[in-house]
Amino acid sequence: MTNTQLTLVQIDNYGPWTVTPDPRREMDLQTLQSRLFADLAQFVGSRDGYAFFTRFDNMVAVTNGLDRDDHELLQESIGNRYPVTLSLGIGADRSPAVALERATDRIQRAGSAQDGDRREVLSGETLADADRSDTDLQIAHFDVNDATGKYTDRLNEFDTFIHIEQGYASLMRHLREEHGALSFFVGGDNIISVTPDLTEDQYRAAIDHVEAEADVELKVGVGTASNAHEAGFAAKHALEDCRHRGTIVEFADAAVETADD
Ligand SMILES: Nc1nc2c(ncn2[C@@H]2O[C@H](COP(=O)(O)OP(=O)(O)OP(=O)(O)O)[C@@H](O)[C@H]2O)c(=O)[nH]1
Repeated sequence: MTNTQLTLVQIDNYGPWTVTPDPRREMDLQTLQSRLFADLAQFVGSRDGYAFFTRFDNMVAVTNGLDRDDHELLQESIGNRYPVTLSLGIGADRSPAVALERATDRIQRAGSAQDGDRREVLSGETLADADRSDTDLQIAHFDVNDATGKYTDRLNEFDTFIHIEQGYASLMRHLREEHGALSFFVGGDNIISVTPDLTEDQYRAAIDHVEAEADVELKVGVGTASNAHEAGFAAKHALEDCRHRGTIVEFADAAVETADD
């Protein structure tokens, strides 16, 4: 059974900080946010998790494999090196959306994102050691078919961006509403979804929905493993299978999941 552990990462009191004592230079804020995301991605990635930038002031990480000590170390390391601190809420569930609800609830109960007294909250339950090795999570890696030929080499960057973002918006809503899956744009024409155990037909229906609603054609590789890196890596191999076979949905088989890792 799949079981996803998610961590909501929220910068403490960031809104007020960005305008204290006066509004700060925008490119300095962008630099801070992207460096913070880079550090989060490296920290979580080195422990085989995945991190997504979402809105930068709030980020979401798949943290199967990270325990409470890992989370504490992340807070300490960021607190030592940045002018801001992080609060972390952790939740686990079969449904990624429910896991994130739980993680979010822990932080919201501790106070507002703009509460000057709420700092470095660490709350929630990580998967027990036994569950960690026994349970899997599913990652679906989506990609726009021939984005280079259809968009990048033909349209200006802004019009390309509109097409890609419309496809993303359509997919993220469909998977969230129909299945409680969470989808994140990760650059280029790629979207990574953290999903419950979905069937091939459910992925096909999602792809059909996006084509009908946003006129964007997708394909997807799906992987399942005990951590995000292995599941995502297997999903990338499955996406390569789509390319070679001309298919739009491929599941990684167990052999692929471990052979190349
Ligand atoms: N985050 C991420 N981005 C990728 C990955 N692979 C490709 N990209 C991005 O996607 C863009 C387009 O590359 P492709 O998806 O390979 O090209 P395409 O033209 O869509 O061709 P097909 O996918 O083969 O239909 C690249 O410029 C990258 O920005 C990946 O594994 N992860």
